[in-house]
Amino acid sequence: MTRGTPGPASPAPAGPSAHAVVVGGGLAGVTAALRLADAGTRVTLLEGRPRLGGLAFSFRRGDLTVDNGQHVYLRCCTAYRWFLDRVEGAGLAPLQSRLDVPVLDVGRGAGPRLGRLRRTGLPVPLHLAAGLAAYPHLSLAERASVGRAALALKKLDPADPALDGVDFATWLGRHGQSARTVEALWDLVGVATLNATASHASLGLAAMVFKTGLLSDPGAADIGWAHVPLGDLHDTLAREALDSAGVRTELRTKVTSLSRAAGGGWEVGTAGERIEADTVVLAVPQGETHALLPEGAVDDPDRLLDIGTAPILNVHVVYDRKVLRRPFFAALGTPVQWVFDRTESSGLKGGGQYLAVSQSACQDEIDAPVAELRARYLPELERLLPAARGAGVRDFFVTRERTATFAPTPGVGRLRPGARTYAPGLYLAGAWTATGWPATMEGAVRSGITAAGAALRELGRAHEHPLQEAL
Ligand SMILES: Cc1cc2nc3c(=O)[nH]c(=O)nc-3n(C[C@H](O)[C@H](O)[C@H](O)COP(=O)(O)OP(=O)(O)OC[C@H]3O[C@@H](n4cnc5c(N)ncnc54)[C@H](O)[C@@H]3O)c2cc1C
Repeated sequence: MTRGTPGPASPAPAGPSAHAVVVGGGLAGVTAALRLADAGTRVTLLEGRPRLGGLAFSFRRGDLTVDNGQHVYLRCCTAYRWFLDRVEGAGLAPLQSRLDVPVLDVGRGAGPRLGRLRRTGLPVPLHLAAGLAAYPHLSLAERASVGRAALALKKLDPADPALDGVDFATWLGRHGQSARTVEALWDLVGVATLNATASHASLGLAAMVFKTGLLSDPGAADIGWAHVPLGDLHDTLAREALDSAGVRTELRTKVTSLSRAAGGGWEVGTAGERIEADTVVLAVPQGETHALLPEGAVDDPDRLLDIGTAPILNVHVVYDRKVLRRPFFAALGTPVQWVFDRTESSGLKGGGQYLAVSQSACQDEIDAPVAELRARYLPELERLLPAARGAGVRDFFVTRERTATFAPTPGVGRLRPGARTYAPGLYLAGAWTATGWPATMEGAVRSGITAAGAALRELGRAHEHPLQEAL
């Protein structure tokens, strides 16, 4: 039975010494902890793993520092950019000055053909017109049809619940998009941002991505990425920011229970201690949230288990020489999706080059043996990069994230809960909650800001929303 949207549940229980416990040290949890602490709350952050950063982290492999998967963000990701500023990491993850995506097509005979998705400084939607007109991977008629579909997309309201039930491919088909335009443009961008092809993506989420990224502001889709290991930002710098904000951070501390305390408030159970809290933010994935939620906290908690997940695979290749001049490119006519140069950020020494091949929505190959992936991807990289043909491969390895994101399937919108619960003082955060965004760093940070904001309101603490558009 639905009881409507949970609202502020009870009067603020706590005075100046209000204690908040945040469970989960991914981007959502770190954000919630920082926001709560910045507003004067005493905060404890509990993370089950030995590091912060959740799904966006780094690890050591010999002399290399490796990211579990290539991450990028866009200029329109105002919450993630706030996070980078807050942890003093913005300079380490710069944005392109102008959107410029090299797209190599090897599917049409004679050698790789380079196209670019670029913008100009003109106002929306003219900023993309010149780039689209010069995009060689679509015919003139296809380019014109893309322009018409983009204008139709601009009129959609991504928050309209009716859009959530429709798949993006059906909408694209209705708006004259051929299989080729879907492959060479809509899916090229959509698979990387939604982690699903158009036929498996909710129109609401697709409209959110394309409208915000391509049609809100000329610079909205300029791409940014970490020029250092992700762990430097999401673990090391995040930890420094938490420490200086006075947050008590406990790693290797898995929360096993959550219950009402006898005198009101909450009791958070770990293997070693029971922690009393006035406010709890659960910033863990949907399955873990379901396991910890007290009865009656949300409508039909089993719905959380209906939110599916989608995998991302990264294939890492260390060549004995430089084979790619650009920082990254996207590919067509090959199983390869996006390729990034990770040489400098990984600390690779000795003159070689380290490329990460990022494969989203990779349900078909997430469990493939390394030898099979090697036999598939090395020849494909040689097709795309002539310089790779004579190069030696010093290292080849694979990182697999089976539950990288929630699956953005049609209908997922009605399954995603908001930050508030019916239980006083208990809030939910995580990229999978109802942020309006697909599972991204932006969605995770937004959810943390929203959950902390709701908690602070209930605690009666003044705070300012950090995002410009909310002011
Ligand atoms: C390979 C890959 C590539 C990606 N690429 C991009 C990209 O290019 N751009 C982008 O914006 N996004 C990308 N994403 C998505 C992005 O990383 C996530 O959406 C975001 O990091 C999720 O953050 P979160 O805090 O919501 O959840 P999580 O990162 O899942 O954090 C939850 C945390 O809770 C902890 N936890 C769980 N249970 C407990 C418990 N009981 N007690 C204590 N702690 C617990 C977990 O250990 C974890 O640290 C990618 C993800 C992957 C995996």
